[in-house]
Amino acid sequence: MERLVCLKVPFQAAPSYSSRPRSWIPPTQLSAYKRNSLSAFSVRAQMESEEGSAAAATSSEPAVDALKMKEREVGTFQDEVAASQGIRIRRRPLTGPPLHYVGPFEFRLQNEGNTPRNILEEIVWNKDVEVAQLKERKPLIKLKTDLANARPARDFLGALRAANERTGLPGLIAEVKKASPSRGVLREDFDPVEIARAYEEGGAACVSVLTDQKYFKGSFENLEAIRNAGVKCPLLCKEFIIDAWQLFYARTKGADAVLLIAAVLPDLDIKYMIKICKMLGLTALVEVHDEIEFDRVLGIEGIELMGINNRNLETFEVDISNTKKLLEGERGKKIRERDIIVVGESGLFTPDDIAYVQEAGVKAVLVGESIVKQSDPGKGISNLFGKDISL
Ligand SMILES: O=P(O)(O)OC[C@@H](O)[C@@H](O)c1c[nH]c2ccccc12
Repeated sequence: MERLVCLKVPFQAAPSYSSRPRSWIPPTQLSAYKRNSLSAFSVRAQMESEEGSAAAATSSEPAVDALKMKEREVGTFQDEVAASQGIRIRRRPLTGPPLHYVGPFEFRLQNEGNTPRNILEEIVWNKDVEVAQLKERKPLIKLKTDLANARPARDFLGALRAANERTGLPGLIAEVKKASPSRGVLREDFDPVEIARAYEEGGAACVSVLTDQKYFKGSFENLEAIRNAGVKCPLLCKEFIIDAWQLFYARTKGADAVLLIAAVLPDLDIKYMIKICKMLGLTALVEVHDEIEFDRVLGIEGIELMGINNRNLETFEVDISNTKKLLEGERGKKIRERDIIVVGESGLFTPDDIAYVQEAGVKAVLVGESIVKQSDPGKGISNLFGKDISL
């Protein structure tokens, strides 16, 4: 539990941050710093503990302005780090559009800054607000108490390997998915526990549960309910993770694995989150969509499970040849050398699709739409594989 201290460091270190060179703070800590010092309330709290409440009461406004300015700079810097790694998704600006200072003039670039440029960016910006609110209700210290009572995590990776060996087919991560921004509502009569049970009986190795409410009509209650209903398959918390706090939260809600999206997270955040996952017993499924993300993730030590999403989360285009393309040649060779399990994700509907991604080199698949839509999702699994894989 010693590592938990990392999460507190930015908050404690914040007052002296401004005297340090910008490059000193890793992006993860910047983001934690940024979020921890979000509200004027917490800014004031820092000042009070630093300077005493009387001094804070008299000098709060200029100091708050200065901190807001610094936060804006920090946010911009964080996006710069991300952009240098080819990440297009920007984090939500703290307070409206950033101002650009040029000499004595101050102006705002049209539509740059506070308008999300695509759906993934919109989801992530929304998540930023959501997580900040959840964190206020359940600070890490409370989560740690819940964590002590949580049942141990199950072996997600082991379940996928075992299924692959047992059936000779890719291990199935079956997704409990009510809706998506690209497909709308997939199933009206949606009982998450019943669906998860049908998946398990139908031979799924693991179950993925969407927890994002706003865009996917999912919830953490669904995750908890499935876990408490006695479903034995390890559970993936399908969430947009942008803050290490969410890893703790997911674990307390019964997750055995979490999704980390490389299109959203800079390398240092992925590394840091993988360490926390290991500490919590969570398996990290690190998702990529293109060559740049693939190569970035391959450069990270300790990767065991990588997902190749056939859906572009910025445009929603689906193309299952993406899995094949990314696993060809040197990249596929490296995956085999490092014994990384690759999951083919999205857009898989038929036994031919499964055979195609298996041929490309995946040992697991993540499937939602094609099976969740069937009146009997267990039967949906045998249709997908062309045979009963529960035996
Ligand atoms: O319903 P499909 O096309 O079978 O896709 C499932 C899964 O791959 C998809 O839900 C998914 C993959 N990565 C994601 C990241 C966020 C949200 C959703 C996803």
